[in-house]
Amino acid sequence: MKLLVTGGAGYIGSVVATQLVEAGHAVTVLDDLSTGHADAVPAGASFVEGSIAEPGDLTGFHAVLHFAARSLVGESVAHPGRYWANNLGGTLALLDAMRGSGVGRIVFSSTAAVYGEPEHIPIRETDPTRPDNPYGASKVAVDTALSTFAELYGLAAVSLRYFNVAGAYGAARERHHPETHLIPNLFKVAQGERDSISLFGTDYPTPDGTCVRDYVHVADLARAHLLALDACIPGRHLIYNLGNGTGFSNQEVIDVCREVTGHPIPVVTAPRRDGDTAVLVASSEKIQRDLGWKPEHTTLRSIITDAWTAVR
Ligand SMILES: NC(=O)c1ccc[n+]([C@@H]2O[C@H](COP(=O)([O-])OP(=O)(O)OC[C@H]3O[C@@H](n4cnc5c(N)ncnc54)[C@H](O)[C@@H]3O)[C@@H](O)[C@H]2O)c1
Ligand SMILES: O=c1ccn([C@@H]2O[C@H](COP(=O)(O)OP(=O)(O)O[C@H]3O[C@H](CO)[C@H](O)[C@H](O)[C@H]3O)[C@@H](O)[C@H]2O)c(=O)[nH]1
Repeated sequence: MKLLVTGGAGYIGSVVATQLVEAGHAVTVLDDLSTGHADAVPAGASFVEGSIAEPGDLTGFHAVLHFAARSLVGESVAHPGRYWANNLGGTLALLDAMRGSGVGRIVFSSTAAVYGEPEHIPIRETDPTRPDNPYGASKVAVDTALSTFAELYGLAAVSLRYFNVAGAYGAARERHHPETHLIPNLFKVAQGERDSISLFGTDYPTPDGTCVRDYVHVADLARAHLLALDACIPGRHLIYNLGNGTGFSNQEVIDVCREVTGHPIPVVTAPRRDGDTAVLVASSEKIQRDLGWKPEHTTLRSIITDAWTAVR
């Protein structure tokens, strides 16, 4: 297929673009390089530097895989307008261009942040969406728009709600500036770029007092996009959670990073970070049942080892 990958110069988009090229698809990456890197676009894909807000004529593409977004929770609270303009406004421009060019299929990067504080664990797709920050709200708004476009215009849409994405695929790795995620920040200490890591909150109602997250390996996550592409049904908007189904505490992540890197990684206990939820763990039963997806890298050690190998 001829595929457009928005945000394909970013962490997750570049891994999916790589797998799509490997599967024999003709891939074009559209990215404005606001947080991405031109050298992350895989060899074998074409690159167009530009914004989803002005996607141009998309005639000839069979489908769009849409990763382009701003995705920092803290920034979204400080500058909500950026999130509405880029994540919602940009996506609406992209959907209009798709419609005008006869492109009827989209796979969209949604997030666990759409759920807000969960009522129960594991979180299912049928649970209420009550985002507690503008980033999550912008993703809920896009999910709503996709449902409407499916119903009114026959769009075939799949939203994948990622939990905590980690790991690397070959050399394709996480490179955010600033970096807010836990694992890459732990590596910065191990590489001597920082003296210590701040551990945000040790008084959560969890077994060791630190937050619990569901880490999914980026290679497994990427594979789900290829399955989703084939599962698209005109007139339907399908929604799937993507996680391992197992929670690991921040303290466990720190311990495994110490083992894998061989560095003591000093920790400084810090207050809770605004907007953090104690426990986020996905039920991925639906995508396992409907699309036959199954994560292969389920241990924290394998996820962290792959990420560490790629940054060294
Ligand atoms: N990393 C995670 O754990 C995680 C979790 C849940 C959801 N997501 C979602 O997955 C997607 C990819 O996340 P990531 O971690 O790879 O982020 P990233 O910042 O590495 O990648 C996003 C890419 O989109 C590009 N971009 C942003 N706005 C654009 C625009 N208007 N036009 C064109 N390109 C634009 C950026 O330059 C960047 O290359 C995002 O939609 C994010 O919300 C990520
Ligand atoms: O230096 C750090 C960085 C993070 N943490 C903690 O580590 C845990 C994980 O934090 P990350 O920033 O790595 O990931 P989040 O769970 O906050 O974010 C993920 O889940 C969000 C939904 O809540 C969004 O979907 C987001 O894109 C996705 O990366 C949190 O308890 C956080 O407080 C620290 O203690 N110190």
